[in-house]
Amino acid sequence: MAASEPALPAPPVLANDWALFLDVDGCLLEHAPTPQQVCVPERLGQRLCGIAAELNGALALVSGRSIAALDGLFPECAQLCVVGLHGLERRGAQTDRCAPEPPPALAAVLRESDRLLQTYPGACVEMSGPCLNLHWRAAPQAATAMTAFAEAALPRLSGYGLHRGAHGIEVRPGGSDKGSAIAELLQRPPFRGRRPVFVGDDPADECGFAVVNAHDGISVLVGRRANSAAHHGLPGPEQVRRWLGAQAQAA
Ligand SMILES: O=P(O)(O)OC[C@H]1O[C@H](O[C@H]2O[C@H](CO)[C@@H](O)[C@H](O)[C@H]2O)[C@H](O)[C@@H](O)[C@@H]1O
Repeated sequence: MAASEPALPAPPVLANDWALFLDVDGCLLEHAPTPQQVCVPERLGQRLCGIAAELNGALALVSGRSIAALDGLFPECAQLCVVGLHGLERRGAQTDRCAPEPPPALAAVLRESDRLLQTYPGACVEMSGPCLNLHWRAAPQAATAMTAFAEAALPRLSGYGLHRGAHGIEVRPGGSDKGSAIAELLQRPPFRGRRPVFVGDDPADECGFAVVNAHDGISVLVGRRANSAAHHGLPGPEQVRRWLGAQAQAA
């Protein structure tokens, strides 16, 4: 987070004509050292279901995680529309989409990544369908080796791209992102004809901001970043949950 960036204005209060798209990690939930260690506040899932009902179903989680992982975090939300793996998979809005099968070479890359885990305790490798995420949030000293490993693996994975983050690198198939996933949902009931609102925190969310801005929607950056396309901002997940009415106001 670039704390020196000026704070963006807070988003307006929730309205019933919105189509609400919510990122998960770093937006609804505080980041944790590893993907498995995130905490889901009590009643958050329930509140998301309540908002979805108020919006006639027009609420979707839009995440880099798999739908299976999201269902594990939000078991109450099995009826909600969910976009997983940056748009490679989707449940809801009348048609489901399944992620492509992982190519055989990915299994070999996963096996080879084991040596990184031996060398860098705390580093973590997450395989989600056809996507491989190398995380070093809990082992910053692994950043260079994990980046080099992903770069070396890429030529073996046809149609794949690298997505670099501050605490990890992801190797995943091309062809979809959060922006295209949101644009597609906006063509379908129950989202069609509503004002799109997208809340997200990381650089992979910028394409979602661009799509909602192009539809006269509301883009909300969580945290601060230079050159974000978002027009509104909230400081962190706690404030996002408060804005959603999923957390009591601080005294
Ligand atoms: O699109 P999102 O919902 O923001 O998901 C993006 C990635 O989130 C998870 O990784 C991130 O959060 C972890 C828990 O806080 C953190 O340990 C890691 O450093 C972050 O990159 C998830 O594990 C990934 O699969 C998602 O792509």
